[in-house]
Order: sequence, then C-alpha cells, then structure tokens
Amino acid sequence: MDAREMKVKAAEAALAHVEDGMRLGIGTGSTADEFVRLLAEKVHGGLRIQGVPTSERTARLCVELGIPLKSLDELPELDLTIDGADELDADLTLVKGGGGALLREKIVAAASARMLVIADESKLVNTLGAFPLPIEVNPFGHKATRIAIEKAASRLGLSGEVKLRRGGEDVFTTDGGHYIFDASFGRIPDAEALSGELNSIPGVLEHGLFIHMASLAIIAGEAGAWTLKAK
Ligand SMILES: O=C[C@H](O)[C@H](O)[C@H](O)COP(=O)(O)O
Repeated sequence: MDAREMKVKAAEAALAHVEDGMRLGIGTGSTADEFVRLLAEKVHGGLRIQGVPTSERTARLCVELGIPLKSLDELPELDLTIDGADELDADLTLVKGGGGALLREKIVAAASARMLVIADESKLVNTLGAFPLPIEVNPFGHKATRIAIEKAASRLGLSGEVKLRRGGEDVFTTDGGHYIFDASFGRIPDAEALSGELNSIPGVLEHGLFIHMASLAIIAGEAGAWTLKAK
C-alpha cells in the first residue's frame, strides 16, 4: 500500500465518525483532500452536513465537489473537525502547518467539540521535531520576530535554522496574508514549554504545535486503519 492509499484508508475510517446533521470542520492537505472526496460521495448519497473549511484550498475543493459550506462566523460552534497532520506522537500532540493553513486550522479545531486526526503511519513519531515546525508571523517586523523566536528556542536549549517559507520566487503568504517560518529545531522534548515561549512573542500569530486539541487519531498502515485515543 502506498502513502496515498493509506491516506484514503484513514479518510474512509474517519467517515464513520460523521453523523447526519453535523457541523463539520474540514481540514487542509493531501490527507484531508481524500476525506473531502469521500465526504462528497456521502453528501451526494443524502448525508446532510454543514462544512467549515480551514483554508481557501479546501473551500475550493468542497465547492467543486458540491459540499455545502459555511464560514466559521456563520457557524461558530462545530461538532467535529477532521484534519491531517505533519507529525503526531502517542499523546496526540501534533505538528501542523506544512500546507500553510495552521492558523485557520487551529481556530477551527478550537471551535469544535472534538478534533479527529487522519494520517498515514509515517506521521506517527516517538518525539516530535523531525518535521520543521511552522510558525505563522505578521509580516511587519518579521526579521525581529525571527530573532525573538531563536532566542526563545535557545532558552529551552533548542537551536536550528528558522527559515522564511518561500513559494517559488516570492515569500509564501498564508490565506490570512501572513508569513511562515519553518523552524528546524530537531527533537522537541517539551512541546508545552516551546508553545508557551512562542506564544509570548508579539509577532507570532500561531505555531503548528497542537496540544490537547485532538481527541482521536486514525492511523493507516499496511495492516489497515487503527485508532489512537488521547490519554
Ligand atoms: O497546513 C497544512 C496542514 O496542517 C496539513 O494538515 C498538514 O500539512 C498535513 O498535510 P498532508 O496531509 O498533505 O500531509
């Protein structure tokens, strides 16, 4: 089974958690896209849901496939969000933002009663940090913000390149018009401490560590899909 087939397996298993009438946060990325495609089939078969997309990319795919959408302002309380991750550990702490959608993803997940993560087994790690941590920042003063991020990391004994994400020739900008730094700190032994340090920097809008947000993960591997529950 290749990575794409595993993503489809995880997405299929996630569909079992979607109930008629739900207000559903819809994630971003290649795994979330597989979920959207399967969800669209259910919607065409009569399932009634209202979706809130976590990015313009997901919104476009949902519209193309006929999934009814609302904005989070129209539907500020959600039953369930289903989203992918770049990394997750056994405590269901996540690294997200590889696709640049982390701020909206975190806002939508925080507005949801439950967050369900779907991933292929390559995303499950013992310690987070092999995937560079995305940090969304205000373009204003972003160089000063980078220095503040490096200093904050060094207070925790972390170091590594903090690189401004580019999209081709240009600086990558998020749906909200912000920049992203990808921080290669290596292993993150204390995600809560790093989160606290990053959140105290004024130019940081959000970081990709999702802590105590997901209640369940569906991981797909060669042997099929299995679930991991938050402790
Ligand atoms: O910003 C993007 C999101 O956090 C994605 O959910 C994450 O990057 C995982 O994406 P994929 O399913 O493509 O690996």
